[in-house]
Amino acid sequence: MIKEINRDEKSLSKKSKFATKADKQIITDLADTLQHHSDTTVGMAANMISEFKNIIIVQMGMIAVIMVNPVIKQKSDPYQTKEGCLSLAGERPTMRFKNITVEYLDQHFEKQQNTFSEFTAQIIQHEIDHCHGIII
Ligand SMILES: CSCC[C@H](NC=O)C(=O)O
Repeated sequence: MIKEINRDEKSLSKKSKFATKADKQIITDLADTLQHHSDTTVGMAANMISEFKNIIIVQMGMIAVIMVNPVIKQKSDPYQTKEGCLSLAGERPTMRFKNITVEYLDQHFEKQQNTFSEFTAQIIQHEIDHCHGIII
């Protein structure tokens, strides 16, 4: 189901909690909501639809990849950039890493570990920050 976007910075600053298989509906709702905003948005975290669980979705070309309980295991090559967010107005400066290795559960709750770079890595870092209550 398409959900309303949470634009309240105070609630977006709350840390999300460990997700379980009981949270599968959040995955569906996050995917539906990202698709609805696909003209402006390349990734979302569950707290952007007011679900405070560690679930993110990241657009990678035609595919939207779900990551449950994502953790960055390795990172390299920091750089300074600017980002916007569907939940916020305008752009803000931030520091990102060009290459990251992420451990997560996929949409079937299978454990995965993958390395990402460039823009995909940037989106993942932005969304994992949301899980930690960090908004750009
Ligand atoms: C480059 S990172 C930007 C990601 C952002 N999604 C919001 O959480 C968006 O505007 O799509």
